[in-house]
Amino acid sequence: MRVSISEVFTSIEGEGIYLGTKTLFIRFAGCPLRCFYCDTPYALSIGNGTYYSIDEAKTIIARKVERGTFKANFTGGEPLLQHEAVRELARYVRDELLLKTYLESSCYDASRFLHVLPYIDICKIEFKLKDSNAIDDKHYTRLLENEMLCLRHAIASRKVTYIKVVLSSLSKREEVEELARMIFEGDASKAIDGFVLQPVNGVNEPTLEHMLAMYDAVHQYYPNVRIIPQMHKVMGIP
Ligand SMILES: Nc1nc2[nH]cc(C(=O)O)c2c(=O)[nH]1
Ligand code: SF4
Ligand SMILES: [Mg+2]
Repeated sequence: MRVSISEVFTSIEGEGIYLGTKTLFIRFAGCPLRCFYCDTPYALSIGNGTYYSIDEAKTIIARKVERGTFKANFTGGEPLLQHEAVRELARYVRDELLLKTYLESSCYDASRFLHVLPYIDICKIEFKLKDSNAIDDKHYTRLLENEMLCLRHAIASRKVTYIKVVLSSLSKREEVEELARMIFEGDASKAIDGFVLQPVNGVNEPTLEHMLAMYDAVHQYYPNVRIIPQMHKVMGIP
């Protein structure tokens, strides 16, 4: 088996509920989606990464781990595109390097997600809004179904599980409200460790008023909602 990796680097976690933690980023190349705000265009094509054997990838990762690292972030691109390799490398990072594993995924395929889940400690489940342009309208419902299934699987496996939704000036309040309603029906709110609304950076940035309306749309179902930008962009670091 070979794996295409875009980059491996240590930085400060710039997103989500573990913001500020020293993190080893393992960026897998390739993504089936096309969000208009994508900030890793160099990782969209699987052919743009460097191909390694699994043993070579393990060696590179082991060499890059620095003292005091809190977790390894398996990101991309879309890591589930190479789910077999991610499973093997996550197992290695967790069981042999003794680091927490964190999956950063658009959750486009719930069966691939289930395949890697046993070796993942922390799941960031991203829900793509329609204005992301991630996928054509015809396939949007299927994407949403997979995201929702991944969320259920992560909760059922008692992982640390949180939600991210990227907001732009084009995002619709009704859509976010309906999403929150679907996520929190039943008793899910106790099992979910966070809901982060992340404003886009650079293009179609939402106004304060717009962000607050989105906050309110989630808050009625989940009072611990947070609006958090990508802090690594603010800090000017990778
Ligand atoms: N500092 C930093 N934090 C991040 N959190 C998620 C990232 C990603 O690209 O998935 C990322 C990233 O690329 N850099
Ligand atoms: S899912 Fe992530 S990597 Fe893929 S296009 Fe969207 S932002 Fe870029
Ligand atoms: Mg990213």
